[in-house]
Amino acid sequence: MSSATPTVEPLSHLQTHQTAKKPAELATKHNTRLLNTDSLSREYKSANKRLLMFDYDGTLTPIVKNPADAQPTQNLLRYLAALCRDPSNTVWIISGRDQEFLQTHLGHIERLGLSAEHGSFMKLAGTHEWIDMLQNADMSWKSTCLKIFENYTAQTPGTVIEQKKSSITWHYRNALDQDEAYRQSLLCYEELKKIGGVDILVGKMNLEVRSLLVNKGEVVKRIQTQEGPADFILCAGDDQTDEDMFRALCDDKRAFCVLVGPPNRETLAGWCVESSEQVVSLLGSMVPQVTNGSNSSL
Ligand SMILES: O=P(O)(O)OC[C@H]1O[C@H](O[C@H]2O[C@H](CO)[C@@H](O)[C@H](O)[C@H]2O)[C@H](O)[C@@H](O)[C@@H]1O
Repeated sequence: MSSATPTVEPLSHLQTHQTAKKPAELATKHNTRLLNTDSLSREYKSANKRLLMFDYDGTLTPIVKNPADAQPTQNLLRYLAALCRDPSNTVWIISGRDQEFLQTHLGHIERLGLSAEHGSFMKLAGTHEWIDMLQNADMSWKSTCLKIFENYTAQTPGTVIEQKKSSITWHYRNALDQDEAYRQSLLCYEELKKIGGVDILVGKMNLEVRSLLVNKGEVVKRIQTQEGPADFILCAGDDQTDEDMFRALCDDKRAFCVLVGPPNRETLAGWCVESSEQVVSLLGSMVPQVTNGSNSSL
């Protein structure tokens, strides 16, 4: 990230939006190649300007029952900090999480760019202020959405609502009756559709509603505009919302788009790894090691 004054504009003036597609519409491949770390390593080493973008939940940390428990490991923090110290790298976390969570757990890492709530808030690499990308945007849908989620929470024991500033998530991972919770989620989805003017995301045992003005693909495009061309791009994610990032990069031959998931999952990513642990070790392998007084990476 350049140290010049950031030029990112809020989004509320936008007339057109790109809507995240449902999984069925994303299908291009059913047998995604396992990530070739040798090839990635070669490209990484030979690049002079690199852009690294990571989703958080399910990509840098495993999916766990309680969202508050999905905290970064010490290794992950160390690797991210080291990657950010390399002036050839620009590193971003692009997440559905809110600012508070990202700031608390990752905000201390120098030069790490953070995007919260699918691009509703951004903290540019090398800066300390968060930018509200949706200032002045219409948020009147939130109260209707909240009422719908409250009804489903009351009817479905064990489910909870996570309220964020510009998105709301209904979690049913810990529902007492899982089958019933799934059935309720289908009904809830149909009711949410009636709100109009919002994106409804089917996440990992959650339903999430957010403004149509934001998605992670637009975040990727903004970062690329801000940073200029990179000669190595790595983008990793595990969820439906991450497909928007892959879509934004799918014509770029320099980009390694990596799904954290099985090879038979429908995705726009060209590569896959099985687990978030593998992503973290990949980051570890990219960090320069001090060996016999000399630095080597990968
Ligand atoms: O864009 P992400 O960084 O992947 O965030 C997506 C949502 O992740 C969180 O929920 C998911 O992860 C939890 C922790 O593993 C899990 O308990 C939950 O069932 C998952 O749906 C987070 O709570 C949401 O706010 C994010 O939007």
